[in-house]
Amino acid sequence: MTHSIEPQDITGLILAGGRGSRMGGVDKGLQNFNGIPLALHTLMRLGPQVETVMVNANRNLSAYESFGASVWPDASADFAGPLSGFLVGLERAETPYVLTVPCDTPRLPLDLAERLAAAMVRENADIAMAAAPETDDQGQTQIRTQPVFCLMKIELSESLVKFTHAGGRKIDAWTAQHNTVVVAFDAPGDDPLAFANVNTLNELQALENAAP
Ligand SMILES: Nc1nc2c(ncn2[C@@H]2O[C@H](COP(=O)(O)OP(=O)(O)OP(=O)(O)O)[C@@H](O)[C@H]2O)c(=O)[nH]1
Ligand SMILES: [Mg+2]
Repeated sequence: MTHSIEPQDITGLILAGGRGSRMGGVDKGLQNFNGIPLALHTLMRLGPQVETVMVNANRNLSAYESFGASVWPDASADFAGPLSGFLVGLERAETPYVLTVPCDTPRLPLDLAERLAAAMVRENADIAMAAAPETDDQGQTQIRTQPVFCLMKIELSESLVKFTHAGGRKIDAWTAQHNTVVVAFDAPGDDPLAFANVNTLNELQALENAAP
């Protein structure tokens, strides 16, 4: 049976639940990028690609609510990593698919959902994960997976509960248990900074000043 996954089948989930420790412990999603909070940038880019957007945050919930999204904190207060956010999304979503993105990648692709969804259908996969070229300190460029950019079926929530309850924290270790397709965003015309994320204030300023 051929089918497709349309925007209305997908809940976008912005992951903003981290500690922001490399930025001095600030709430990273609320830091301004070109005058607009990072998470709002993310919302503006992700929103048109999906039916609805939720935010996973653990601080300043009303600030995130003011962006017009529903906001959910982690179930436990121990900052167990991004998979805690995945779980919130899989449990709260009312669509068959959830697409996670982090709050700190303001140039994320405008065709992220479309390309992940197409690959998921084509490969009959349960999870579609992005990958993108990354240049290391030696100037070597390699395609690396971007595990926080993940489209998945909500039926996986039970599996994720089991994995995290057993102490699992690594996204790749969990996705490896399922039929996962990796989608490279390295076509001609793809923004080489689409997956550039900001962990420090220096990185934030550098990306603000990067060519569009
Ligand atoms: N829900 C939730 N999300 C998290 C947690 N830790 C990290 N994240 C999210 O996962 C994504 C990637 O994390 P990082 O880039 O390391 O962000 P961070 O953890 O806030 O920053 P550092 O403290 O500097 O590592 C970000 O979107 C974070 O908001 C957590 O404990 N719970
Ligand atoms: Mg972190």
